[in-house]
Amino acid sequence: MNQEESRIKQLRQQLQAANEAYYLHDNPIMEDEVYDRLYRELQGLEEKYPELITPDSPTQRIGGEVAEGFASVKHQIPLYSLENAFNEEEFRQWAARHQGEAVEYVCELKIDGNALALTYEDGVLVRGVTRGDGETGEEITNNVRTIPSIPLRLKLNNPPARVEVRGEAFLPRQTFEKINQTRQANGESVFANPRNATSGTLRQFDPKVVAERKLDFFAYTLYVVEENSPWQPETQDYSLQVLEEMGFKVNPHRKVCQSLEEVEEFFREWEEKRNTLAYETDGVVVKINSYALQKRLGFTQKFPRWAIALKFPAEEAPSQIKAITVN
Ligand SMILES: NC(=O)c1c(N)nc(OC2CCCC2)nc1O[C@@H]1CCC[C@@H]1O
Repeated sequence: MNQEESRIKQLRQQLQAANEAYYLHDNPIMEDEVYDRLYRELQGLEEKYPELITPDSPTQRIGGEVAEGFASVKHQIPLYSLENAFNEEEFRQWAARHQGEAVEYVCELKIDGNALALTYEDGVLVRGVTRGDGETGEEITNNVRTIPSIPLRLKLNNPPARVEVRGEAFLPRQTFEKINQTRQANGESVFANPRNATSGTLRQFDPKVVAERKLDFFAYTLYVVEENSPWQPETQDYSLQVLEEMGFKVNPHRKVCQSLEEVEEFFREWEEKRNTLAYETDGVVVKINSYALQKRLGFTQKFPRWAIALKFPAEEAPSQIKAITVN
């Protein structure tokens, strides 16, 4: 490998480490101007040696041309939606369907964003698709590549041949407010909430616009397609750990619960604390931890039997006009 090639490799590693520290761990390790200088040096070397450009180079995030439209893609594995429980009784009824007590659960915050399906082949991101109707979504790979917390390459030395990752794309509240301020200043319509802003951004035809919005992403489902891979997870909790090892951002506020009481305690804790988070949540997702038991329980027409969303009570929408009682 000649001197330029090793310099290119070194720059990619430095820039990737800086991206991860900043976007995944919110803990910058490099001044912006240093990052920009290294980034420009890498761009210069890649212009000089285009044959050395790889799809996972940090310079390849803001890709191609403006799209004309998005192709429809059928999901290999559907993106299921969740049955909802609006109170403790409905939760207990759900739990009773699988002998509620003798089961280990994983509680995750339910991020109020847009679900995405990502496909990695030999560790490299090859496709990003919106949830759509759960069976078929829109192929938005160029837009997905601009999301800094989505790795272009898995951080594994010997990645499985094929990995499917699902998670929630979202906009932190502050980012959402800034986007609306800009739109208002430009005389454009404002987005109603972060979820709508996320959906509108993901379906932008111009990746440069998506890149400016700085979407974020929490991964929550890992499918390792080949059966006997050493990475094959057997529980949801282990999947979340592997997703972190692979270089994804995984929500830290999760808990393995040994009882329904522990689940309810987690729910009450986050019903209280949710407004301290930098992003919107609309509940807690409770999943049976064991994949063997998930497999045995299977799915109804619409939902997995092994998961449920405990919804937070809808907050008083500030815009709601209070009912005026005239006595
Ligand atoms: N929004 C979320 O944070 C979330 C989550 N933490 N975990 C899951 O698990 C999937 C897997 C089985 C059924 C749903 N789904 C989530 O969101 C779903 C995606 C589509 C509809 C819901 O928003």
